[in-house]
Amino acid sequence: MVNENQGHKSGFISIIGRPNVGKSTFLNRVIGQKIAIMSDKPQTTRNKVQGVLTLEDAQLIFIDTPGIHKPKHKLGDFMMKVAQNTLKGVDLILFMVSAEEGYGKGEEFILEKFQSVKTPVFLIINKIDKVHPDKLLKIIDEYKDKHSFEEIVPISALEGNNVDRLLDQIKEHMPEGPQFYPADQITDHPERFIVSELIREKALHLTREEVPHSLAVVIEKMERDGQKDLVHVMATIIVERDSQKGIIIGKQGAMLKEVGKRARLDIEQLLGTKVFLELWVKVQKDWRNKMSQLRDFGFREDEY
Ligand SMILES: Nc1nc2c(ncn2[C@@H]2O[C@H](COP(=O)(O)OP(=O)(O)OP(=O)(O)O)[C@@H](O)[C@H]2O)c(=O)[nH]1
Repeated sequence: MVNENQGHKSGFISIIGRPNVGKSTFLNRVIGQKIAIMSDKPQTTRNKVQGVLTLEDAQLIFIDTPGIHKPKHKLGDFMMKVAQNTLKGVDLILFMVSAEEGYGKGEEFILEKFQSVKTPVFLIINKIDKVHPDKLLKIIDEYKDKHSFEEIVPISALEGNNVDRLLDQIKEHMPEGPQFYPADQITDHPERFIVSELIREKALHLTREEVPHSLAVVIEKMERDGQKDLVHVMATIIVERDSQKGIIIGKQGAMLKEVGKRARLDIEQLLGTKVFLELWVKVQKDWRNKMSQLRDFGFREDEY
């Protein structure tokens, strides 16, 4: 029998690192900003996929790993579990650190998690445009014995230095396999998920310090109105405290209006149609500690 995959490689890659080390910048550079939206698919396990890079002879599928950090509450525990399961199921882990910051507790904690999985790990030292080459050597020295890394690759995700070489190295480590996704598909986040993320992003961005990450967005409804040629989105922003509700709503609703306006513009661009966005705010005390509610909000353990 002829092996249809002969010569073609494909695999799943997880990018892990502390916040701000440049994971999104890297993904955007590799995949591009554009998000190809698929039809209204049910939200399944697939929302883990962050981006798909299709090359002539390979397909690299980047998987989202929920932030690894020390768990402080149930959501943290849950995320850790999900993250660790993700590590086991991928072909390669990219452990990204910033050349600007030294080895610290955060890195140590992540490295510990690698001990329990056999997946190969690349150490990616990002932001090399910010440091002198001498410092880079010191960083490599500091890390090289902490784990048996398959490769240590310095890059600048922002300026693109060495990114192509890294992609080649990733490709080399991929097993032979089929093209899982059509070539023009760069992400398979279902629409609803991206829409909720866009609203969450605007709300977090506009309220910054005042409303920490204790905020979830649930899409209650997303329907196309054929007659008016628009999509009606109804979403609820869930916060933990009354005070946070007040902040999100703002004086005479000004904040909520601004969140809605910004999110609507992005959603319109995403869907390529006019959008009527209806936003509600609800307080659900201590939601992060309530697993049953976590499930309602779309964090489904069995999907990972
Ligand atoms: N100078 C420089 N800055 C970079 C580089 N990569 C990322 N940055 C900057 O670092 C900041 C954080 O980058 P992100 O890509 O958002 O980092 P992240 O790891 O995705 O962060 P989280 O989403 O919080 O986990 C941004 O201001 C980027 O512009 C780089 O190679 N060089």
